[in-house]
Amino acid sequence: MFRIAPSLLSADFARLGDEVARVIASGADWIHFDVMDNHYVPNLTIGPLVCEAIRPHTTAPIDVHLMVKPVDRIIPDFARAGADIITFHPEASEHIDRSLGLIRDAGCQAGLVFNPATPLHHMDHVMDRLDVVLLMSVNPGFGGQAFIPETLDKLRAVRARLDAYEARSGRRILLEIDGGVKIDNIADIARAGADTFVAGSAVFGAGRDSDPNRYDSVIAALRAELAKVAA
Ligand SMILES: O=C(CO)[C@H](O)[C@H](O)COP(=O)(O)O
Repeated sequence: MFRIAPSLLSADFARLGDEVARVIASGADWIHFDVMDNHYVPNLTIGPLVCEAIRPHTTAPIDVHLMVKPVDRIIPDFARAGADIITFHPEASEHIDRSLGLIRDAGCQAGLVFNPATPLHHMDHVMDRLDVVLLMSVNPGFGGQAFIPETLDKLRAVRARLDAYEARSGRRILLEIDGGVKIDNIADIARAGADTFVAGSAVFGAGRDSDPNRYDSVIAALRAELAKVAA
């Protein structure tokens, strides 16, 4: 099963509640919520207050991607604000195991995020605490960047680790990809092992150009490409 998670980074911030409702009504599965602190990454976006404000506009999972340092003190705020999934970057946490535990203790699913050049060994001793691995296919900080092709090899490497873990434990960890996902590359990304696809500019940019109220056609096009892989 594939999931499509539009990134709010490319949505219209002046009407976020409507954007959330419309993109889910148009067939998306999750809302991807990018949190940037102008410290860990060179951009500044949205926090728990905005998460809380959009929560009543959808029952779909809100997938909070923390690009902040430090991470621990903001985790309970996002859990209270209605986040379902919270992921963070290992470089931004002093104690990865503790941060994962904080997320799970708050009742959310937990995940680690790997930048294009971040080594994968950070997941080695915490697999039992992971619900999702998020692999960045751009350097974090901005929407609309081009997919880094080398990420496909890294994706295959993560897929192999997660499959081996599932064979050992019977637990499935989701593999999410984020950055430069478009209609013309999503099938190749799925073939390399991703099951969950963050798409910001592809969904909100193209959707807004064709129809300000609906995102059906772009989400249908992404699903049609994924159907070729599933078949
Ligand atoms: O985390 C992110 C950037 O740090 C964004 O989620 C990501 O870049 C999605 O945007 P796009 O699909 O336009 O590349």
